[in-house]
Amino acid sequence: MTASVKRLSVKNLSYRLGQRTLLDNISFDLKAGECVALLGANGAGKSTLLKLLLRLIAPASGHIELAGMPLSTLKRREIARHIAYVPQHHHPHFPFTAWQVVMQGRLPVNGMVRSPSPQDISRVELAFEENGIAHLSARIYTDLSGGERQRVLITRALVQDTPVILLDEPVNGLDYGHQLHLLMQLKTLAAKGYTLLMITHQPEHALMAASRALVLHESRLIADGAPSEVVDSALISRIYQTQVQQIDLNSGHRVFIP
Ligand SMILES: Nc1ncnc2c1ncn2[C@@H]1O[C@H](COP(=O)(O)OP(=O)(O)OP(=O)(O)O)[C@@H](O)[C@H]1O
Repeated sequence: MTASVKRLSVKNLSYRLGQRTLLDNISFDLKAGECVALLGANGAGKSTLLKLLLRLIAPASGHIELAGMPLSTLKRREIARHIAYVPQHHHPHFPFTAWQVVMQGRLPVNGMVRSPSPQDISRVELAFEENGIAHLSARIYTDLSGGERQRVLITRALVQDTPVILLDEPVNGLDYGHQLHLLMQLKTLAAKGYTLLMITHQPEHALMAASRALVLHESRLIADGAPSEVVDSALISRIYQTQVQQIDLNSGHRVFIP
């Protein structure tokens, strides 16, 4: 996998709800090896954009290509072989264990087989170990804490073994240590050639983990570039309507102080 491989291509994408334009003429490409932070105030349209990329909803106009193919022509299973999704919330209707929830990530890989293959079982076992959640595997998913559930959903996305992973506020509910661990994990996955698109409300996380930042504001994509060039006090003031002081440390890190 090389960094020039285009995984997702979005051209002149617009989405409307009734009279309201939620996304207006958005264009960008996502390539192999990129970890992209998607920023924007509440209601800016970030989750809507992810839903369009997953074809859960259809655009008013514009075009999306996944691995060079028009998204609109792909079967759902083909999309699931290319894109995994970590939602903000997941509400199973049955008392599944964490193991069963993660195993659902293998469905697009093996189809509707009745029972998991030995390869599925070893893939899931490894993922539970690697993500430090082996102790949760037999627990009922809905009994878990918010942060524990989030770690299960991230593990489910990883066992899907897709080149693209979309994450809707993935650090939500995670404690400080697990937030940093996840951000470093995403960076490592990008270095291995995965394409990651993560919604975040924390500008520092874009600076820490992402190779690129996309910013939605008033229905439009107002910035697309290296986080160090895009995410600064002027952007924060513009999109969040709040003043912060920006401090650039000698180490190359940037912090914001209210
Ligand atoms: N099905 C729907 N019906 C009505 N309004 C909707 C629907 N889906 C989205 N919206 C509206 O569209 C706007 C964008 O929603 P979206 O969830 O994409 O925002 P977001 O940037 O992800 O916000 P947040 O940061 O709060 O999660 C919001 O004003 C939301 O209320």
